[in-house]
Amino acid sequence: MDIGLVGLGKMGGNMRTRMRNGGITVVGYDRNPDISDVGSLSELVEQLPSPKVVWVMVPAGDITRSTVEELIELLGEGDVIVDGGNSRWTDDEKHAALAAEKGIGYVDCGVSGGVWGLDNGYALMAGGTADDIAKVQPAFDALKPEGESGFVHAGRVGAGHFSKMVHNGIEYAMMQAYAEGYELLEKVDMVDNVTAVFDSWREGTVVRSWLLDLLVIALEDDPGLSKVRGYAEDSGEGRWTVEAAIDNAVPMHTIAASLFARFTSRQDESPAMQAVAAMRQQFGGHAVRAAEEKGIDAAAADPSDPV
Ligand SMILES: O=C(CO)[C@H](O)[C@H](O)COP(=O)(O)O
Repeated sequence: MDIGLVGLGKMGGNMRTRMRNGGITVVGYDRNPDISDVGSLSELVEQLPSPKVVWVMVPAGDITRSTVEELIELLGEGDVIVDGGNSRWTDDEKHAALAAEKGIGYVDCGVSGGVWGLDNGYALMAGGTADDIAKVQPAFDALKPEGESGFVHAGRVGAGHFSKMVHNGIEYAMMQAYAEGYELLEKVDMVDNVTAVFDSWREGTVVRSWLLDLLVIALEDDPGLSKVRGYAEDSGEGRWTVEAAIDNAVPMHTIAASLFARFTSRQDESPAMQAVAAMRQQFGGHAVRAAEEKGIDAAAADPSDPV
């Protein structure tokens, strides 16, 4: 099989290598000429035999949207576009409809595996028609992990990214749970070696997972995590998961809380807690901490505050 791959960054670059190792002929395009096989998107399209399959692996949002729209201009009847980024599933529905006007197929594919995917393979969640999926299947087979699992044709267009979105919501909550356990173990002078406790959980326990393995690697590299600030970005999928939960009246306590924990991580000061402290002072005469006292341990708070 021949495939065009647009975007050769951390994910796309490794995916090109893994597909080539799996016998796929890959023509890669990236705006960075040092890593690109061709000079333009149109050159990439020209080099592919029909039906042409082009996999887009660029950041979700405007860059993906403009790349897909450009490809719709360049491709024709029977060709297939695959969006492998972390796009919102509602974008897939719009892109598939636009592509269909020219008889171009559209597949959305959630990809999980990060920088480890080159060696371990990528878990793939695809959405689209059976015919379009079949045209991409050799590439899916080359990318997926060895073994039975790791690939699903999840449903119609959008189902792949919807599945990946929920996967990432779960990822947020799992990370948050490990992180809160880590903080408590570190805070209480009880265990001698927190990293060793996490490491011991990697086999036999009900909480073993790859995220746990990665936390242990991070703790072994930097015990106490002194090199990392407690600041976490988000790329959108956690928000979309919570939005979808609200739209469908699905209770989503843990994922929502883990999303909000990331927002908290970006604040130097909490306006909400300033307001709580101020109201508490107003109704009960409770002492407030002066702004200069920021960072003083909560355990040092005066327990004789008025009730
Ligand atoms: O899809 C991923 C992992 O599965 C990406 O690493 C993604 O960036 C993680 O989401 P966020 O940036 O919101 O933490």
